[in-house]
Amino acid sequence: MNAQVAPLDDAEIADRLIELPGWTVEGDHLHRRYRFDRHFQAAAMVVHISQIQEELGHHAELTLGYNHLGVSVNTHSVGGRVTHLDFGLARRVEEIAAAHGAR
Ligand SMILES: C[C@H](O)[C@H](O)[C@H]1CNC2=NC(N)=NC(=O)C2=N1
Repeated sequence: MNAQVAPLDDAEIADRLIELPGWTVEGDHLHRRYRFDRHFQAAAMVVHISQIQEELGHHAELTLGYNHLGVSVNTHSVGGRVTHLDFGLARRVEEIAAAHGAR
């Protein structure tokens, strides 16, 4: 386990979720499902998220549908638990979402 990354406890997760409307913790993943008017908007957002993920060195599972995109992330290096790294990625995804027409 990476000594600098610890799983968040339930209270820490609840605190951080307040600042991320639409995001939930489902099982051991931080998750949000975005909807779009058009498929290509969702596909373009996947590319943009990939760029952010490479920058952060942290990667979500992205599920591309016709007009929706699922973003689901936890931290593999601590055994698949939710850490501050997951919330960091979620905040970056939120920052670009509106410009992609995600809602
Ligand atoms: C070396 C590289 O940074 C690591 O393997 C990163 C890559 N992306 C990652 N993504 C996620 N979600 N969890 C990790 O522990 C992780 N580790």
